[in-house]
Amino acid sequence: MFLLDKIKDAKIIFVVGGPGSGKGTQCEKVVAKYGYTHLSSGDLLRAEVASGSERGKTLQAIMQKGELVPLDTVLDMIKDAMIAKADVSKGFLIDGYPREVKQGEEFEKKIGAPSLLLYIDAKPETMVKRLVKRGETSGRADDNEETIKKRLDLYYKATEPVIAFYSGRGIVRKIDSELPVDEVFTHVAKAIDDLK
Ligand SMILES: Nc1ncnc2c1ncn2[C@@H]1O[C@H](COP(=O)(O)OP(=O)(O)O)[C@@H](O)[C@H]1O
Ligand SMILES: Nc1ncnc2c1ncn2[C@H]1C[C@H](O)[C@@H](COP(=O)(O)OP(=O)(O)O)O1
Ligand SMILES: [Mg+2]
Repeated sequence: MFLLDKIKDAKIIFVVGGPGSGKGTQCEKVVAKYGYTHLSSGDLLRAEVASGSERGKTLQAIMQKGELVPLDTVLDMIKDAMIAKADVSKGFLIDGYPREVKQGEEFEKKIGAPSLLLYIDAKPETMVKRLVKRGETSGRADDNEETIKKRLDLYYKATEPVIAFYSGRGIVRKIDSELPVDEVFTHVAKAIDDLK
């Protein structure tokens, strides 16, 4: 069996939401409860930056400005990471991807279709507040007020259309991420349970 055929048996969940909306926080809890594989595009890119490679240096410059890295780079990283887990994973949480409709289309051509899109929704004021706070300890080059504003703008411009695109398919579950973490998770878990 080809590796990509194995991935076809696993559930694919896109986790989409603005910067600081709580995607990573909820994904961690899904991993703990369901044992799904969590792949954050941002984490994969930051790992490449941390490796000190030439490619990492180019990526770092883009991310520091709050811009999107080239589609092929991030899709290849996600695909490789999925293949590495294909044997053991019954489900994949794809966190931070797609960031634009084109990314979703390419993912489906190369990997497969999502069964669910978790739309982690918080108000812009809430996201800014959380990111400024996260910036006190995250060490992330993009958790500063100037870059946060650019990331938010780009989210509304490029990423929100992704939600409309998948709404047409009936796979979007909107999650109110203004609530306390555990309450948000109750709704996330319900969306996943409804998949079965
Ligand atoms: N429901 C919530 N209520 C309060 N704070 C939250 C909530 N969800 C996440 N946070 C905090 O907000 C910040 C951003 O969350 P994170 O999961 O890193 O977001 P994302 O991955 O979407 O950028 C973190 O510091 C996290 O602890
Ligand atoms: N799917 C994707 N396409 C292009 N660039 C991406 C990407 N996912 C992440 N990046 C780059 C640009 C983002 O500003 C940066 C950080 O991403 P992230 O960790 O998902 O941040 P956040 O969820 O806090 O916005 O990495
Ligand atoms: Mg994150």
